[in-house]
Amino acid sequence: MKKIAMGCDHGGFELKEILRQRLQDEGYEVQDFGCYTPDPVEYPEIAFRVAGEVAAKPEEYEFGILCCGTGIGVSIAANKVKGVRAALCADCFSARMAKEHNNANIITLGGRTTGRELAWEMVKAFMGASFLHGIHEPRVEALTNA
Ligand SMILES: O=C(CO)[C@H](O)[C@H](O)[C@H](O)COP(=O)(O)O
Repeated sequence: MKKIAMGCDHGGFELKEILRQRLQDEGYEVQDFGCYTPDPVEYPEIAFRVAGEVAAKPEEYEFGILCCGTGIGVSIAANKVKGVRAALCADCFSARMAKEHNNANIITLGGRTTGRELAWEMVKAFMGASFLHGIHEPRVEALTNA
């Protein structure tokens, strides 16, 4: 598997650290774009960085994970980057659909809204799913070309 790009602000720091550790414990290679301490940082900066890397280097990154307090701020920021389909998820079904139907390349999560076990289950659901192509292909293409 290619690398997983991760990033967060202070609101998502603890969750990002937990997920990063678990992914690494399971043998995944993670590129951590910060933040690296719980000190306040500006989430657009980090979200743009991760989104830019994921969009520009699909041969290097399998997907990205962004965390902030709610997952909303990083999602809004990441989706401004062409080629990024960032999905804010709060349940495992949505996490699976984000990949199967939307071919999302970034999952965003809320460190202040989502328990760590649910977050981990969502990441696993996202990673375990594949884009279904077919009827979803032109829809995703339309998003990319917008
Ligand atoms: O962008 C957000 C809300 O949509 C994130 O949750 C941020 O983490 C949050 O706004 C940070 O808030 P803080 O008051 O600076 O801790």
